[in-house]
Amino acid sequence: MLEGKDLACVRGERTLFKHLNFTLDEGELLLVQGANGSGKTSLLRMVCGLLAPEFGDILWRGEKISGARESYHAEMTYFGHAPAVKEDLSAAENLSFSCQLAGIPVDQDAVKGALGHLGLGHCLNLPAKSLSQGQRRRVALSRLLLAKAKLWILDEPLTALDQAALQLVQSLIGEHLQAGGMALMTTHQPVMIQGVEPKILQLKP
Ligand SMILES: Nc1ncnc2c1ncn2[C@@H]1O[C@H](COP(=O)(O)OP(=O)(O)OP(=O)(O)O)[C@@H](O)[C@H]1O
Repeated sequence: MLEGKDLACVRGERTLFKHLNFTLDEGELLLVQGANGSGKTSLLRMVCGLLAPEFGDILWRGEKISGARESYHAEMTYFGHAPAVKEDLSAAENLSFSCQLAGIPVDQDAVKGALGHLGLGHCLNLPAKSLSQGQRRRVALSRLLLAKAKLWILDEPLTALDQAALQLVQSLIGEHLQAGGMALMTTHQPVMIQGVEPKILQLKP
């Protein structure tokens, strides 16, 4: 359903990768692995349509993503390496705002429910600047609960999370896959999701 065909990526003077192929189907998790600087974030940005491949194509449901942007973007959500959380907005305002930006209709009960699920029920109205790094990442991750997207593209979603949040996020991914979703993800940490055998895409330095 999502397919990368013979992809090449050049940043500055360097070719980060070439002849890269992958497929991702419903219920599957694809882990993109590689050393720092090997091009994992660049690949994810490419899959989101934020960076054009030097060569090759990315296909969604058999169509090039460059030619089907609207329908593709309606079905995917991207959690970036440094999730944008606005310092002066509260946790609840941040989630409402990021949903609005992504065109996801939400009401305040859904926002409270999602933040509560991520263990932030006690700090809904605190400004993000007063939250810890891990709590800020939880705020950003809570959008996954409301996005209703088929394809999750997650750049290091496990960074800065404590043990409880690590398990929670992995179980969210597991539930998403069980419901027929798909996930493409980078992480430098071991991933353990019950009943899921991830596919691995290894980028060479
Ligand atoms: N806009 C840019 N212009 C030039 N080079 C860039 C640009 N963005 C990234 N790079 C370079 O591309 C290389 C790959 O970066 P990328 O962020 O994709 O790596 P990564 O595998 O995700 O690394 P990490 O594990 O450290 O997050 C790096 O050497 C980086 O400096």
